[in-house]
Amino acid sequence: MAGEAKQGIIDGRAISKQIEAELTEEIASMKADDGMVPGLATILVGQDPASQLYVRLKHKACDRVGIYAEDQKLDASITQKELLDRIKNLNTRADIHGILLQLPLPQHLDAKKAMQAIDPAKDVDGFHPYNVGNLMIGDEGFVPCTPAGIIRALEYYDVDIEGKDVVIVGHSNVVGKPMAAMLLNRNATVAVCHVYTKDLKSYTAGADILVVAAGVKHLIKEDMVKKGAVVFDAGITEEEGKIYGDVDFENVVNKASLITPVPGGVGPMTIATLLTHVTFAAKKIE
Ligand SMILES: Nc1nc2c(c(=O)[nH]1)N[C@@H](CN(C=O)c1ccc(C(=O)N[C@@H](CCC(=O)O)C(=O)O)cc1)CN2
Repeated sequence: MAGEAKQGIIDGRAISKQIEAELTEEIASMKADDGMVPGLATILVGQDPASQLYVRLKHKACDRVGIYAEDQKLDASITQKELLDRIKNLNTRADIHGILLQLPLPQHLDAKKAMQAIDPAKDVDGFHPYNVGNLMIGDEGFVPCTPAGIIRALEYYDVDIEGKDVVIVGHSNVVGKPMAAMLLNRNATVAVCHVYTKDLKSYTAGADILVVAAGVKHLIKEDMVKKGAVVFDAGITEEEGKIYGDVDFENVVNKASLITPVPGGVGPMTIATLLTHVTFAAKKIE
């Protein structure tokens, strides 16, 4: 099935279904062989509705493949020390192989310090400086799930990366920066644009592969995309119960050779990658 693009639309749900089917088998045999059940603990601080939804989606996906998932919900008023203590406790638990701190955190909490408290061997989000450093030198262990999902989709559709002109819009630690490192590791020529970029279109219009993660509804219009480009949209904006990507899909779809929709593109791939990481973390200690 690899390499078969369905009308130029990258079906993130279909690819993640296939990944889930493979993981379900793998986890069943881990269980049968030595009773190993991969375990994920998610930490959600506060009541942000989008974060609540994403954590719910992650737990449902864990249930589908046989990963034990524990939901640690913390009050928005929690102190930094309480959060760090919670993480340190999870670091010591043998039944928990992956720890995920859902972002963003309330403003009074220091996300960087919290990430540093996670045992790098349980850092299934790939945000710990140890794992980020390894990514930068080309050793991809735990890497952030969204860019890893995008690489997986590129592989699935047999898109060559080497020598391609890639433009990334957005320079977050969650998507833009790790995406740039992963593409450089595969010998693409990479430009990273962001809110201070002077002439965005002059970059995007030359991209063979365009990855957009800016969080700005329909930022990328048809005239900003090269004919035949491969376009990944990692943006999500919710307005009146409807969700929109960063790419004006309806118009850009006619120009791109491959494109992800929102919803149903990058999001499901992010979650499937997380499941892969938790399973990998459990296998490493088997
Ligand atoms: N600890 C982390 N926090 C955050 C991450 C992350 O990778 N790790 N990424 C984003 C949000 N995110 C995962 O947490 C995420 C966002 C969206 C989806 C998804 O499947 N979206 C669906 C649509 C869902 C809807 O709104 O109805 C889709 O695109 O089809 C999954 C994960 C920030 N925080």
